[in-house]
Parts: sequence; C-alpha cells; structure tokens
Amino acid sequence: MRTIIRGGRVLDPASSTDGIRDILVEDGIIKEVAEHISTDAENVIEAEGLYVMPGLIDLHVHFREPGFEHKETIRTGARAAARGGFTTVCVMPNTKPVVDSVEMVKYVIDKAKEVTDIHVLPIAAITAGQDGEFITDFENLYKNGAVAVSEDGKSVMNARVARQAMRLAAEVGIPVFAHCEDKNLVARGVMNAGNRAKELGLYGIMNAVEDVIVARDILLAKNTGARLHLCHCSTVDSVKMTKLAKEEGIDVTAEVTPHHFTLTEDDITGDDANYKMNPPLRAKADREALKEGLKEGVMDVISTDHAPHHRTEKERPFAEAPFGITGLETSVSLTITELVDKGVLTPLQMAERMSYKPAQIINSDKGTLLPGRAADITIIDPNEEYVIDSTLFASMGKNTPFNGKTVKGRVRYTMSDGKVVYSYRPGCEIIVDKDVPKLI
Ligand SMILES: NC(=O)N[C@@H](CC(=O)O)C(=O)O
Ligand SMILES: [Zn+2]
Ligand SMILES: [Zn+2]
Repeated sequence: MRTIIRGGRVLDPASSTDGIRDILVEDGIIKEVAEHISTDAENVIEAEGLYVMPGLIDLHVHFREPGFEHKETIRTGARAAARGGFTTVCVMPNTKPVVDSVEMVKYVIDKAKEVTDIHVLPIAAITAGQDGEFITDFENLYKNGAVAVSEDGKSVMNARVARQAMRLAAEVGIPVFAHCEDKNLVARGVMNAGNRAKELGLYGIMNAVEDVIVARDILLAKNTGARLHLCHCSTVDSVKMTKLAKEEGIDVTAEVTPHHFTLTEDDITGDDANYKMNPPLRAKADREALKEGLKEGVMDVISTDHAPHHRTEKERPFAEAPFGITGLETSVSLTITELVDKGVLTPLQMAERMSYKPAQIINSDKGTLLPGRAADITIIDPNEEYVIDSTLFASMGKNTPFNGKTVKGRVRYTMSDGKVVYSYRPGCEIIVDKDVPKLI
C-alpha cells in the first residue's frame, strides 16, 4: 500500500531538512522524500501548511499496567500517545509488580503488541522491586528489549549501589535514566520551597533535593563511563551541571518536561493537586534556565513524564495527593505555544528535541525521515488554536493543570509503520487501535 504526504514542511534533523517536500510511504517504509513526487498512491495526505516530522518519541511515560489499571492501561496510554503525536514511548518500570525481570519486560512488550500499533518500549528497574539493594540482570534485560534502566519515582540512594549499577550499565551499553531526588533531603516536601509554599502552608522541596543527586550521578558517570540520562530536570543548577559535564566530555544527556518549561510555582493559586508533581514547579529563574538550556542544546530532549492518576486521588488535598500529571496529549501544543512561537526553538529544533535526539539516546534508528526507515511520521498544524479539554483525553488520567488553557499547534496525523493511528480535522477525530483479530 502506498501513501503520499503532499507539500508539507518536512523537518528532518538527521538530514538538516527544513523545506517543502512530498514523502512517499510504501508498505510501512519511507521510500522517497523529494520536492515533487509524481507517482500515484492509494492514499494522499494533503499537508500544505503543516509540519511533517519524524514520529515523536517520548523517553519518559508511566502507563500503570500491571497493577494500577484504574489510573491507566497500556492500551489507554498508547491511545493517548497516538493522539499526542507519539509513535514511540518508553514506559517506566514503577508498576506492580515492578518491571525488574525478563519476564516482566516480555509482559510489557507482548501486551503492547496486542493492543497498539505504536512502539511501547520498556525501561527496566535498576534494583529488584526498586528497593535500592539488589541490582537487576542488565545484560538479559537489555537483550530482551529493555531500552534503559531506571529507578524512576525515586533515586538509588546508596551511592555504592548506584556506582555499581552504572559500572554494569557501562559494560552492557544500556543507558541509565536517573530520577534525581535525595530521599532524606526531601523530607515531607510537596511543592517548591519558597514564598508560595509558605503562603499556602505547605512543606517545601529545595532545589538541592535534585541538585545533590544530579551532581553525584554525573560524577559516577564520569567514574564508570556509564551513559547517564537525567530525567525531568527542574533547576537552574541542573542545567549548569549538565553543561559543565558535557564540556568535560562526560556521557550525559538531559530532559525537560513541558510543565517545567511552561509553569512556575506562582501558577499554583490554591489547593489544586493537578499542580503537584515531582520534581515540583520551580521559580521563574529555573524555568528560564531550562528554556535557555533547551535553546542551546544543553538540554537534549523534551519528555512528558506522563503520570496519570485517578480523579479521586487527585481530588485529595495538595499535601496528600500523589505526585504526577498527564502530559502526552498536551506536549506538542505546549512546545509550539511556549517554545516555537516565542522563538526559543525553531521547528527543526523541535523535531530534534522531540524525536531525533530521543532516538539517539536509546540507540534507535528511528527519529528520522530518511528513505529506507520505518514510516513513523507526525503531522502537525502549527497554526490551529484550541482550548485544552481534559475530558476529551484518550488517557484515563485527566490530571492536568492545563485544562482550559488556549494553545496553538495541533496534531493532525500520527503514522506508525505507515499506518495512520490517529487523525484529526475539525469535527472528525479518529484513534485506531490494533486491529481486532477477526473470527473466520
Ligand atoms: N513525576 C511524578 O510526579 N510522578 C511519577 C514518578 C516520577 O516520575 O518520579 C509517577 O509515577 O507518578
Ligand atoms: Zn521521576
Ligand atoms: Zn516519571
């Protein structure tokens, strides 16, 4: 089957392409990218005025299956991903049971294949049960499809265990995704330490809670040669340290979430747990440093840290509700509204931060529109304005602080291996799950 995507603004960082092109897709593969393709095709997608990017890749999401299916399942998470323009997502292991064995890695891969046509790649835990003591079998986890190891949700607090894990990860060649949070220093904190926390009468989380582990892990990466990826960076000093580490030639990359580059603690106006996440929304100086870091390329990627929770959990008081917000269905719009439209990123840099670089971090050959590669393609209307409505989310998690916000930039098509898994035009929105096997 052939599809032609006509006349879009093709943005492919791998070939530094930013120009009007046609793309021919045949049997799930990109066949040709050229200024004009005259071949006929069964399907034609008119993409005039639209961005055409390599399928977006989110290195950091939480689908809650198994164990917390009341928050999200792999199916609903994958539907949310498709709706948000993502063709590949890496799922964190903090499920129940934890993804800390080959058996669990296979469970996630098999389940995903059953329910979705997008790519759901498991991240395995660093220690058994994420208990911080016994390191998992990195070599076999990697061989069986884990793309990274992470203790996300917490840090490996014992520096000896953390160092040993990085030494093993370096040997195996698997990247380490670090959630940087000093468990002892955070104490009972629930939002950024500062005046806003005082006004609201809530315990604060100092920047140092993140910074001390960022510093430790960078030094351990230097010590072991591990590939270190810093998750959801939120502070000015995380950016400074990442820059310094890169200048020293240490193998470190870093991510920023849309909520951390969009909001600050001052946006928390009342007792609303939709603003509660880990790390917390920080001060203006932190947000500006994150944006500058993304602009300069010190911060490599945008990841959502999509962390759905049930409505009843988020209705609890700020101090008691769980940490985390949903992000898959607002990421593209927030990136265009806050970064591209404000001149922080060019559209080509957006494709780099949301697809090309994430692919490189997990050693994937995705993230590009080069002929011969799988046809994972995201098509975006950068000019459509709309109001975010969380009731329309495909995700089961409606916990977002962005409900009601007017944004610009909307996903029009998500194509995974040549199959349109999501399409939108005003009045008609379709998400396509994996084909249901037909009875004969
Ligand atoms: N980010 C969050 O606030 N919560 C995440 C865990 C994590 O990413 O640290 C979750 O699993 O809910
Ligand atoms: Zn985390
Ligand atoms: Zn997370």
